[in-house]
Amino acid sequence: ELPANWVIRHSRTYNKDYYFNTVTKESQWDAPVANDTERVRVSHLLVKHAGSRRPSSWREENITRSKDEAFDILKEHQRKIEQGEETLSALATNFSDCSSAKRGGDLGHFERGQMQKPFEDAAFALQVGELSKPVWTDSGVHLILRTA
Ligand SMILES: N=C(N)NCCC[C@H](NC(=O)[C@@H]1CCC/C1=C/[C@H](COP(=O)(O)O)NC=O)C(N)=O
Repeated sequence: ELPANWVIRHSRTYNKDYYFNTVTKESQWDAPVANDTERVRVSHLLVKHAGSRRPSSWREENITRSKDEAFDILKEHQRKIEQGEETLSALATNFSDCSSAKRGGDLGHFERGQMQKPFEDAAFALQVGELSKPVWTDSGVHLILRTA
């Protein structure tokens, strides 16, 4: 189906249909892409490092690990999840440096404009059930699982 506010119009000049957005008044020959999801729900596992915007968490008052160490830790979590040895939720509960660890990493639903851009772009590019590759934000390095 067409995304919101889009309608099909017929061009008599060219004798063919085109797409018209009744809000923006833009028109185009190609069908507008309907997969631009409005909001997503994700769980994530965050590993912070000394350069994180807030190098502290419920796990560790003063986080001093390097970016490389954080990346190695996250890659090991990623390996376990991808091999089915662990779930993201279980690992986030025990190891995520985000307060969402208390909820198995669940961040709830969010629209674009709420999370740091690299995180938002990665989350909106995932299919439901898909695990991201490591994603860097000012918070640290994340694994993201889209849940809805
Ligand atoms: N809307 C919801 N559920 N909460 C507000 C989220 C605000 C948002 N947060 C982030 O972008 C970081 C990266 C992705 C998740 C996230 C979680 C951060 C990571 O930890 P911190 O660097 O803050 O210590 N902890 C909470 O905010 C932001 N625009 O700063």
